Amino acid sequence: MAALLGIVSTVAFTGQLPVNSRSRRRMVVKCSNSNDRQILFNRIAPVYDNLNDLLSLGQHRIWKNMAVSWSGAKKGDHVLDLCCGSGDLAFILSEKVGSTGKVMGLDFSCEQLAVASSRQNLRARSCYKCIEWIEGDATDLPFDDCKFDAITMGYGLRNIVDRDRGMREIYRVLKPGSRVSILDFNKSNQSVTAFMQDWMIDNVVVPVATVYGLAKEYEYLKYSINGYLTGEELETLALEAGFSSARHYEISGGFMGNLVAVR
Ligand SMILES: C/C(=C\Cc1cc(O)c2ccccc2c1O)CCC[C@H](C)CCC[C@H](C)CCCC(C)C
Ligand SMILES: C[S@@+](CC[C@H](N)C(=O)[O-])C[C@H]1O[C@@H](n2cnc3c(N)ncnc32)[C@H](O)[C@@H]1O
Repeated sequence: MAALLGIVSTVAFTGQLPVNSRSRRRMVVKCSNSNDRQILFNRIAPVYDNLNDLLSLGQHRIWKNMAVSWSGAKKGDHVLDLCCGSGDLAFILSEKVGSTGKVMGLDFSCEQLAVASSRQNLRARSCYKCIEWIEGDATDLPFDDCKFDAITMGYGLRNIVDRDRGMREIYRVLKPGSRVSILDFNKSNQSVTAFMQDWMIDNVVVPVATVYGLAKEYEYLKYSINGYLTGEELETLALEAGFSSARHYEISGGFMGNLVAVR
């Protein structure tokens, strides 16, 4: 269905059938440093939410709700959404903790935070007022030790250059016994799943992004997934950062995965 959608939308927009992006000579944006990634996420901020809805057929909202549930966030908690982007998980967290709780959304993309703040202003429920947006770096958090009752990170860890440091910062600011829930693409050990994920990105995601002039930004997606950690490696990363337990759950047929670690 997603592939058909991409083909139809590509033909509709470009008049051409999608081709494997490997067949066209194109410089792949590797975004090897944080500044490149800041620029990338600032650039895609205006269309990020709409493309996520279109390209995942709205499924990403289900995955994000699962990630927040796995965090254990509850009424009255003080929680953090790291790499919050346009705020999807922060809004879900605020519904969990309610107006007596507190949500902080941190990101280093000012454009993503601007979208998050605009979305917050359009929402009337009192729980959304408890969200504070902070421009900062996930590898150098401006928070005291043992501050948060739960932390979420949706599609962020894969984009952090120094992941070890990022995981250690999460450990530092979490209260003992509390959880972090980290949602991202799954770097599958199953060759069929990995092939299908690559195929979808090459033949649906990038062609649709091309319509918006963002081909290189979305080609980075495939590069970043290929350079990500497997579920087992993510569990090891968490344990080496000091977490007492860590489990990685594959979801959506192995396309996505969620790491849950307890301090
Ligand atoms: C919410 C999602 C991705 C967020 C995201 C993360 C990144 O690191 C990016 C980097 C560069 C550009 C964009 C992003 C980005 O949007 C996941 C859903 C949106 C995806 C773009 C769609 C991926 C499609 C899957 C490969 C197949 C989905 C199958 C589904 C069962 C329909
Ligand atoms: C794919 S978006 C995810 C946004 C949101 N969590 C979601 O699930 O839709 C990744 C976000 O991570 C942010 N990011 C990447 N590296 C970061 C870092 N070192 N510190 C803070 N934010 C970072 C980017 O600016 C971007 O907004």
